[in-house]
Amino acid sequence: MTIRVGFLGPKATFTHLAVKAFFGDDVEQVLISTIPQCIDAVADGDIDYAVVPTENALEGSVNLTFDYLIHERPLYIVGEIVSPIEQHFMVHPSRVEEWENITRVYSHSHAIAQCHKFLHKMFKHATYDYATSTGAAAQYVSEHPDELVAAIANGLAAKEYGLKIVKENIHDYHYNHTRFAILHKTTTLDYQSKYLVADKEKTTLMVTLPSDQSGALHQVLSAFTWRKLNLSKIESRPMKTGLGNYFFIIDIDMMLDEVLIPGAIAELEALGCSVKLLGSYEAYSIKQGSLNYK
Ligand SMILES: O=C(O)C(=O)Cc1ccccc1
Repeated sequence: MTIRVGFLGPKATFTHLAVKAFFGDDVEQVLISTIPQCIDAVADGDIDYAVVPTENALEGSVNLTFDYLIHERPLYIVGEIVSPIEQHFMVHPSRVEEWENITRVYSHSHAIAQCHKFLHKMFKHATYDYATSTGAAAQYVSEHPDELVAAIANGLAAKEYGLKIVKENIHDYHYNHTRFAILHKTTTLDYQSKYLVADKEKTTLMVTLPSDQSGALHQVLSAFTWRKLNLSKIESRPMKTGLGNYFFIIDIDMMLDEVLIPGAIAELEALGCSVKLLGSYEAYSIKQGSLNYK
């Protein structure tokens, strides 16, 4: 039976590129227009896996993804894809001559944030509007030749929607990457990529501290430290139960084992924390320049 993989569409989003790089044409691609709808579709059994952006190297976590996953529909992270991101500035072909007079810039919030320096220098007075994805922004620009609007998106989007790239590589920093999570109802990914090789193993936990206990975070960290469990990320997110209540997302640099991570979890629970396993999985990276835009 064909595996159904849903992701943030329309065609030619960065998520679509990540899905193509990892799954090739081995799966049925299901284009979904928002991140919460991707998560719902897995939880409801309409698709087998969803691929969603989770973290941007410059801006930090994609809050919408984590918040929806944690507060609304619990799923597991069963894999991670890290992709280099190149942002281009594109307009309708009929607007090429006057691209410097654009009054409105449209894209995903992270794409706009990744190009801040360029936008500040060139389009300080433009209006910035957030689209659900870079692909959706490119599609909008192609359908509105009457407007002085530009999209920020990738090279495939320019091709797919017939736009002209008037400025290439407008992202601020050369090392611009985004992390995508593969989400599933159970803890394991039932698919072996023929296209990418895993280069890391990770376990992600969600830890809620006992309220108002001094030194609690220090104790949490020490449960990992003395076991020599290397953490690659720790991030606090609001509980949404009132100001000042937080939980932590913690990434450990190894797969769930039988001793060390269960030991750390038991120690955290003994301290009064609640701990939830968000996933234990392999991470794959897409090499710079290897994304083919065909
Ligand atoms: O909008 C897209 O193309 C996405 O897939 C989300 C995103 C946006 C900006 C950088 C990386 C991923």
